[in-house]
Amino acid sequence: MALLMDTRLLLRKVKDLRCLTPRRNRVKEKWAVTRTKHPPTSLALQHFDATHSVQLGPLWPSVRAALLSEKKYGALLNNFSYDVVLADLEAQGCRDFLRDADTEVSAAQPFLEQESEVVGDEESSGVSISKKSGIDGQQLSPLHLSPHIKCLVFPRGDITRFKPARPDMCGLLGYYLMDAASLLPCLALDVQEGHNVLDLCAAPGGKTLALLQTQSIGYLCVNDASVSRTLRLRKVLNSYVPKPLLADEKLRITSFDGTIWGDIERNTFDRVLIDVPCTTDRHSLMEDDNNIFSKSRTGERRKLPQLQLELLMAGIEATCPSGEILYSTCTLSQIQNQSVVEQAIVLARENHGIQLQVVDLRPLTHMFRKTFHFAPDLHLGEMVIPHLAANFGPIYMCKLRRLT
Ligand SMILES: C[S@@+](CC[C@H](N)C(=O)[O-])C[C@H]1O[C@@H](n2cnc3c(N)ncnc32)[C@H](O)[C@@H]1O
Repeated sequence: MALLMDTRLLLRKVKDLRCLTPRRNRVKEKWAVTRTKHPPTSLALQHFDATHSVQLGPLWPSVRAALLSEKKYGALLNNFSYDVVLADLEAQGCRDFLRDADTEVSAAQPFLEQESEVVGDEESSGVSISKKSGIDGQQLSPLHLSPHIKCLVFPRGDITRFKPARPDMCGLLGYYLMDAASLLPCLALDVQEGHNVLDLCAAPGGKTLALLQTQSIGYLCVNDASVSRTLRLRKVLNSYVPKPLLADEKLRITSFDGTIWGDIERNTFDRVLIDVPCTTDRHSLMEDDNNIFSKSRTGERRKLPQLQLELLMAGIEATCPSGEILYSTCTLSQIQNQSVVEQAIVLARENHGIQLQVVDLRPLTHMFRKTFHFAPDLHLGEMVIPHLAANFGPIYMCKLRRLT
């Protein structure tokens, strides 16, 4: 009985309290209404339905279904860890998709015989950009994959989740979970022994870690404009890489605005990775927090293609002649992908006298066609599109070589 009285008293107190704070509650209710009406995730879906459906045509409904479903991860093995996790993961049914790659040269051969393609408006810009390097009389060299990079995935259609990695006796984690398609830009960058490499937009560090796994980099510059995200990147590196490999003579971590990199260091790097900020399509459809489609970030979203172009231009300037640049995003948007690269090629020539050649990535897509779904007939670059049986991506990538 006493308990009943106590409960009644408590309820009355709560009621009184509500009366004392009507304004706050009204605000909360109003908020709740706005939130359910236009959450950023539904604004993103509306936007993608309008734009991606035009770009992808009949492919869009299946890509859309995959984007709205749980994404698939890959486990990037950490060569620096003492724990031997490969056998354990294989016993769970995973396989290293790099070792499973189709390396038959004969199947890739037809790509060498393609006709030249022109990208961009020749009339207005006087620019002729051939998409495929083989077309310019250049032989397509076979891809050399670093034997040190291993990334395990569950088979097609298997949506088993990985367990979180555990620290070894030195505190280093055995694997890093990432979208397996994110590894492709790192493989396409084709880092060779002793190369000087710049990762211009690096946080939280998945691709940096993959680049370090190759164990061939001479010197690595890692940059991200966001100080808080750079801190996350440092944490990732400390959790996976032994301290001596993070020493100043091997690695530099900075938090500069990448758009000004061309003013800081020109004609310097053998390889530059420019993994730009974008509409992060999958995240934008799944998470209302920190969503680029929220009303307060409309201006930032509209400026993305300009920022991407400036970052790519800075990366091109930072690359040495004959060096290579890899531009990547995790959006399906043509405006943030092919259009940015097209404009950069024109600007590099007209404003800086830099001639660029687009490198053919079809040997790479051919190699990994059993693991990923690639967009067909892209006029510039290659793109992994999400698929319910292989729910990786989206990842767009385009590789450029500096001729001058
Ligand atoms: C797609 S994320 C990079 C992901 C990273 N490469 C990885 O694999 O983990 C894009 C990054 O660009 C950074 N960024 C945004 N504007 C930048 C700028 N002006 N200069 C350099 N980095 C920038 C963001 O902070 C964000 O971390």
